[in-house]
Amino acid sequence: MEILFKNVDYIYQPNSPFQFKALTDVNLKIESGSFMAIIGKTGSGKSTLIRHLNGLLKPSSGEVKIGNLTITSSIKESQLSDLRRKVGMLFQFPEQQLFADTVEHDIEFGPINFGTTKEKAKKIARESLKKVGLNDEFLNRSPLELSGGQMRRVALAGVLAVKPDILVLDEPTAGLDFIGKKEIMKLIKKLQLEEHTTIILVSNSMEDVADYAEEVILLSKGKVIKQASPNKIFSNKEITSALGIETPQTTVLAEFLLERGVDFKGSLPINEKSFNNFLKKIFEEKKKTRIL
Ligand SMILES: Nc1ncnc2c1ncn2[C@@H]1O[C@H](COP(=O)(O)OP(=O)(O)OP(=O)(O)O)[C@@H](O)[C@H]1O
Repeated sequence: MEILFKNVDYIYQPNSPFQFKALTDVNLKIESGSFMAIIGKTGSGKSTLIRHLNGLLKPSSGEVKIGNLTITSSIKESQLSDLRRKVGMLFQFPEQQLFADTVEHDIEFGPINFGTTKEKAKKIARESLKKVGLNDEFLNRSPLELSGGQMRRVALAGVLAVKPDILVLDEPTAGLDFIGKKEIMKLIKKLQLEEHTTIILVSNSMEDVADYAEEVILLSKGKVIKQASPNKIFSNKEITSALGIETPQTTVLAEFLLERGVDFKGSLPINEKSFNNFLKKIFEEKKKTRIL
């Protein structure tokens, strides 16, 4: 399902002393099956924007189109139930929302809520758990006795159980260790590649954005500053430094080496893969000069 924002404004607490315009004239397009990252400093409007994707917030003006559904300020709640099944949301620290006595009951909650039979929900729970890399032994465990990374996976399984077309993730790796982060990100990428789920990732980890996203939306003060590939965004120093956006650590390290006289003529590496190529090239260059 394609996502379109057309001239979207969002105002919190309108006509009150606390009125605040959090989104201003947002226009964007997210292709079906793509992996989009949304970045921007704290308070730039990322959460406000993603809450429009399942109708939790409705535009104050303008419209949001998701597939065939057009969301405007006047849409009725009853028109949003189908959308809520199609758009899965994983908020920050989702493990805090695990509430059932067992992992199985937690994952089954969504499908049953959307009208699936208990028997079918049981089957879906197993499948979803498998998708997040956990085996059946976890089904009868209490979510409370799992590790942080396992809880995060169970929360993700709960979202996947309703088979969303679009998966929206708000800081899915926050608070996890290095390995845990990598595992969750790989899982999300796999969902995009194998199930063609559209992935929308809000992240403060520029490494995750550079390694996994195909396109980036850069927000500042409620406005879309740029929508482009991670390469274009992170190599645009004017934009990143003006907006206080960190560059991925691989880019910082490459810049450090270049400033110290390393000979390299290609574009700056922004992720793990391009950094490995960068290292390979500078070592090859070094070897050549030694032979001469
Ligand atoms: N309920 C509210 N009432 C008034 N203003 C709000 C409300 N919720 C958010 N805001 C304001 O809207 C702006 C955008 O907030 P939002 O949470 O979308 O930003 P964000 O980019 O997600 O920030 P963070 O990275 O800190 O999560 C902020 O200035 C915030 O203070």
